[in-house]
Amino acid sequence: MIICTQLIMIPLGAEAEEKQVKDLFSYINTHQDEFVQNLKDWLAVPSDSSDPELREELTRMINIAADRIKSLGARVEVIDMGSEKLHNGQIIPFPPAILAELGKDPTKGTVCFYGHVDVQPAKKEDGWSTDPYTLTEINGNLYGRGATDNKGPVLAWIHAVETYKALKKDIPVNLKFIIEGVEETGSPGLEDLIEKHIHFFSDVDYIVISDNVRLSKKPALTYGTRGNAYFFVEVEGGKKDLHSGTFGGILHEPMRDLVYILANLVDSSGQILIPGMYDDVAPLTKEEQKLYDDIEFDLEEHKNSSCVDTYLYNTSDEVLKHLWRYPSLSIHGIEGAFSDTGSKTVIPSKVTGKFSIRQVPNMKIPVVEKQVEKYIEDVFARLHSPNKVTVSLKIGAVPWLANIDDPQYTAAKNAITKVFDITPDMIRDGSTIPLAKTFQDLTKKSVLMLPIGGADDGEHSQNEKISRFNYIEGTKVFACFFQELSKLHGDPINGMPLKN
Ligand SMILES: C[C@H](N)C(=O)N[C@@H](Cc1c[nH]cn1)C(=O)O
Ligand SMILES: [Zn+2]
Ligand SMILES: [Zn+2]
Repeated sequence: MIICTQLIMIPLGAEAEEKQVKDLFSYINTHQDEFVQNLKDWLAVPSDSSDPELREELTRMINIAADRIKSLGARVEVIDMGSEKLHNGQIIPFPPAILAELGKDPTKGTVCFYGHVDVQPAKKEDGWSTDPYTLTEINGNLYGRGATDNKGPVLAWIHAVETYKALKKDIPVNLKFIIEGVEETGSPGLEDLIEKHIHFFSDVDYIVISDNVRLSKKPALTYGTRGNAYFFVEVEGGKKDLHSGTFGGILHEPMRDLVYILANLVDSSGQILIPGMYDDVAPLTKEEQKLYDDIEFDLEEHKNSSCVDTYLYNTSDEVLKHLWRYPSLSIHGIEGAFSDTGSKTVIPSKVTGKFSIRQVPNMKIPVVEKQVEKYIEDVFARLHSPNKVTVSLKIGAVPWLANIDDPQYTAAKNAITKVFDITPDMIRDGSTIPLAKTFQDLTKKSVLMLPIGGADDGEHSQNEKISRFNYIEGTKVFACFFQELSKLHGDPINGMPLKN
């Protein structure tokens, strides 16, 4: 006699499903202070991937996340990512990356969550009202660096899984995690990791990212992001800084050359001045135009949350297009320039300007790189300067657009409707998830972005936050999403499993 020990997943009936949702929501509500405390513990780790001095903290953060995922009962691999050479020649270790899996039931769908636990730089003196590494709750908002980008959403996903475990309920999907620590610096090394571990994705049905914010108060699903080409332009004069009284007026100052170059990259109307930069931008189709016409977007609310009175464009249509479907050039900073308080009278010997160009479909990074190099060479030639200029591409992240017909988009819509009783907006995002297109191309799986943060969360800015409401309701969305996904893998009529 053959005894079959494999459990067949039988989808819940409507009543049982309703009861399960009630139980899940009730657990999440009653444990919300614990979830906030967990976020507080994570935000206390200054895991800033841009600061070489904080590499140990970043690695510590990865290990904390790995332990947390282990505590779910997952099999966790912490993978060494080697080391990186900095602009100044210093070599420092990359933080490890996490690959984890929980559940291997062939009758269930498998969803892989990707997130990051590194953060952007933050200092109280940058203008934060509270210490950036101490979660501080004010008027229902949880302030701290990484609250929304991306520690809060990563923890919300973990808490959604924990909720099923704590209630001893069957988790309706198999889960995989890929968590990294260098997303904010362009995810270097991660594409190689995915290629090397491509078998990890062989049984994955869906890839989910929750690393962006909504466009307005309304919940949303994101189906596109811009890429980013990040450049350093270094101008080097002599070997040491000089007194501007004893040397000013007799030499070609590197800072003056650099400022001239930077000032010629983009004009005051936002038009990028580099020839050819708009040549490959995908033409606007009627279908795409309709998406802009249909979207609910309050321009005044958007301006209020950014604390900027006047944008370059006056209509919602133009603003959205310039965020989502056109490239933009931003100047970020100058390394080596005097930037402290006070009035030091120095001529810096070497300065490095940093700027980036957000990429849109169908731009190609190697083409952009050549256009930038040629243009800076031409602009610099106008100066007849003996200084040395070097241009280097530091990050080359491509844009991403999803197939929104994949059933996981419907599952996510249903989950949002269950929690908020509203149909989500379908949006794109002007920011970049360097790995989004890589996941899609290498694994050939569907990628979805399911943001839980609000439009006014202030990613990368002072006083970054996530509201307690979004953090907790977002946890519910994830818990419901697992349930909705499971419906794509079970035949509700006779209970037999379906695996696509
Ligand atoms: C959207 C995501 N939370 C994020 O902030 N991504 C960064 C990634 C990046 C791009 N260039 C360098 N880092 C971003 O869009 O700035
Ligand atoms: Zn992020
Ligand atoms: Zn970020």
